Amino acid sequence: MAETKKLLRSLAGEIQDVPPVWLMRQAGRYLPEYRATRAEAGDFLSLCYNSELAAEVTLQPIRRYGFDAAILFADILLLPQALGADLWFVTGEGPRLSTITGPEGLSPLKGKDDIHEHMAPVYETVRILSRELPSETTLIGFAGAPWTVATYMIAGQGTKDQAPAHKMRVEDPATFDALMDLLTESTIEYLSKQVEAGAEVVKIFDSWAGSLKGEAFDKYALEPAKKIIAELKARHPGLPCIAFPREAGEKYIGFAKATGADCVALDNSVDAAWGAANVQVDGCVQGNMAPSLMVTGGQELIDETKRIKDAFSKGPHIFNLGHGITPDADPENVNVMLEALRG
Ligand SMILES: Cc1c2[nH]c(c1CCC(=O)O)Cc1[nH]c(c(CCC(=O)O)c1C)Cc1[nH]c(c(CCC(=O)O)c1C)Cc1[nH]c(c(C)c1CCC(=O)O)C2
Repeated sequence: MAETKKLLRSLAGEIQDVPPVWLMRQAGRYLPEYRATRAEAGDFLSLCYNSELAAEVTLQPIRRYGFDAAILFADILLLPQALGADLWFVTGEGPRLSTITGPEGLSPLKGKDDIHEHMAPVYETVRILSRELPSETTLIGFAGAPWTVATYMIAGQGTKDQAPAHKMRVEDPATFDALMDLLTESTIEYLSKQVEAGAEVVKIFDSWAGSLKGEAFDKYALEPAKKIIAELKARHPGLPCIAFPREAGEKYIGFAKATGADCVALDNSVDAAWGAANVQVDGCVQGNMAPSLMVTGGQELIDETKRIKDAFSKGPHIFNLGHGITPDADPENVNVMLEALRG
């Protein structure tokens, strides 16, 4: 069947004069209505597990801007929590988790099939959204990639250079590989349930892929993505998958072909013209404007929107930022971008 939704058409390889558009973190603190709903929920995690309110914040940017896609409101760190890790957020600092330092850290964790009761509110959010989204809007489900999630579980928090995870993969590969396998398998189960609940596309966020080099990148970023995508497509034929190996640099080349992804999301450390020549040759790409332009705005925002649209105009493209929109972004700048893009 020919796709009718604009985002699905690009994912199927269609070149469109005006590309579909959505923004990573489009439901977030830059929007006053998000801040109000988050206050109602109490805190960020309570919002993630409150299906009605999580669906509400997912819908807010769709109402305000008419984006072509909505992304489920949740977090990549809900999976470790479903597996039995402690998780909390420290205001102004970020996430904290119980820390895995050796083999004994794995024993309290649950199995891949034991996550669904914990994740039930997330699946319910997906079901509400698939009922309530406008018929032209595509619903994207997501999960963190095993490597990125593992970096948080091993360090117990975000790190600049992911050193604790690198240390474990080098010094204790048995423990590290067991954790990676558990995360790969449970990510398949988690995403599969999102699809059953109504997600039409899935995206895998590997925010720290760029710190893996050479063979380590292939083993811990490329291989898990390939495995997850192959299994999801076996269970859900035709399911479009977006991979985001952030800051992969040269390793973006060939990533879609090697993993089976229908689209690769590019961060803004690579130039759009380079991405068109090296990555878009294999299919759809998403990206890749700098998030800071949503803070600074002005003529530069208009020029950059048009330059990126133009650079990717010869192939399938989904317009987005190279990373999430930040809390200090001006909501009016999103309208400026949309006007420059859609004309
Ligand atoms: C590393 C990572 C996390 N979460 C995520 C990643 C990978 C992508 C990336 O690099 O941004 C992914 C994520 N986080 C969130 C989503 C929902 C979908 C979307 O809007 O794109 C997605 C896809 C919501 C969120 N996740 C978070 C927020 C901000 C929460 C708030 O304070 O309201 C949102 C909207 C919190 C979060 N969650 C995490 C961090 C490091 C933080 C930042 C802490 C902070 O900003 O105070 C873990």
